[in-house]
Amino acid sequence: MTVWQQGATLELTIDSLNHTGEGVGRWQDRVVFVADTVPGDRLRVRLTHVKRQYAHGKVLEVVQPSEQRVRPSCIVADKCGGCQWQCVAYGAQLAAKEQLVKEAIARIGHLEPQTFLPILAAPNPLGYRNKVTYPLGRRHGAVVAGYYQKGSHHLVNLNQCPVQDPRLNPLLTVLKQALQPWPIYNEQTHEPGLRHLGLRIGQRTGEQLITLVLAGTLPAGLQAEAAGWLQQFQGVVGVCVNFNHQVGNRIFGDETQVLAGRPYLWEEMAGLRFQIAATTFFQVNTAQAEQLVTTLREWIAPTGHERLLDLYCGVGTLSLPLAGAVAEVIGVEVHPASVQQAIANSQHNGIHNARFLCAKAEEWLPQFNQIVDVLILDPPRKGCDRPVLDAILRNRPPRILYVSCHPATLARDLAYLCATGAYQLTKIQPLDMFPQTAHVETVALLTIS
Ligand SMILES: C[S@@+](CC[C@H](N)C(=O)[O-])C[C@H]1O[C@@H](n2cnc3c(N)ncnc32)[C@H](O)[C@@H]1O
Repeated sequence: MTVWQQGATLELTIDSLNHTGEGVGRWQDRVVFVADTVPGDRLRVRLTHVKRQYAHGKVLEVVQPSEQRVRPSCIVADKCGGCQWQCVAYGAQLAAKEQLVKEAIARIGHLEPQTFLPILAAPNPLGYRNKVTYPLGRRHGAVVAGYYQKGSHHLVNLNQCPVQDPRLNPLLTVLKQALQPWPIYNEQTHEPGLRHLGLRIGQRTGEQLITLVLAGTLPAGLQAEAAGWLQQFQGVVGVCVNFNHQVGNRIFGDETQVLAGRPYLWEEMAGLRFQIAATTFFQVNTAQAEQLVTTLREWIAPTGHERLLDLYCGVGTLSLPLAGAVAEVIGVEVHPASVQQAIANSQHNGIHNARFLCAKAEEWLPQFNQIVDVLILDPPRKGCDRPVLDAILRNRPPRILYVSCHPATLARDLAYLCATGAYQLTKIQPLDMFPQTAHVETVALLTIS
């Protein structure tokens, strides 16, 4: 007889995938979460962490593989914490993401959209990432770079990564060699040194930017080495160093310095050129960022008279492509370098009806009492702070387009905005910005009731 306790083995079938990427199966009336599994898999599982109603398990044997199980395109897929769904067929990934958004809206938001649109698939389920930031370490004297192993701080050393733009693969291997003589940060002792390697590419221009994140002072000679990389690698337009002396998981510090070339690259998206620097936010999948802008444009259907407010605007990715079709754009963003680039981007693209302000949305919006016709919200994963939502309920812009990378906080915020009856949830559009992972982007349209 199987006992519900740690170490017990049992057989079950995976029914679905959850928001952390684990497969979800049932044993009697209890739930078991198992990583690296696929809906339809029949598995023998060992229970690892056991609670009364649920447990986590580890695969001992795939008794009968699901028809949706595929061979991962990555040789370290079972170890690397970067992707969760390399073994899941792309169609099944899309179905799972759609379901995750539906469930969050229903269970957390207690809402039912008038229209729930099918997820927009990525044209590029591999090789899509235009930006990667790898922690660095040293193992047996050699520099290692990669993502952390699932659930740990152990680096899985990578020489290539199938989800990053393939043009970044040669840079990763050669730079690991080139960094060999330089001090590498020690996470345990906090000994100073290089702690992250950032690579960015303008997917439409081919321009590449290398960023080294450093704890401590700039080692003599590193600048000359960086100048050499500019000559050595075709496509590299700049090498930067970002100083982060803080202990903890935050990747970038506040100060960035150019070591060679320029501090930004150019990318093309939705008919515009965007300047993107080492630490500024830009959607990691250029093709899908474009689909996102297309969705916003279709939903807004601008007449040329709108005042559009873009809260959490970054470098203006979502609103600048719409500026030519509306009367005015106002963008608000907390990161000074992003605001500078949003301004530079509007000037470079000949846009004269957009202005960008550096402020915290939760401090700025409650002071802003002007009429807005369309509000774009694209906050970080934690969603909008309460003062932002309260200010929206006071100002009541007739249309809100909420862009989110976290269905749970999206559902929570939509529920708050709809609770008073001020707004109704008109449309939901999931979009796959991050293939091979459990992450999903969603656009929601709220209209005034
Ligand atoms: C998900 S990104 C979206 C950026 C942009 N809309 C885009 O699509 O590229 C969220 C942005 O919000 C900014 N941010 C974070 N907290 C903020 C706050 N309290 N007030 C204003 N902006 C904030 C971040 O710096 C980041 O640029």
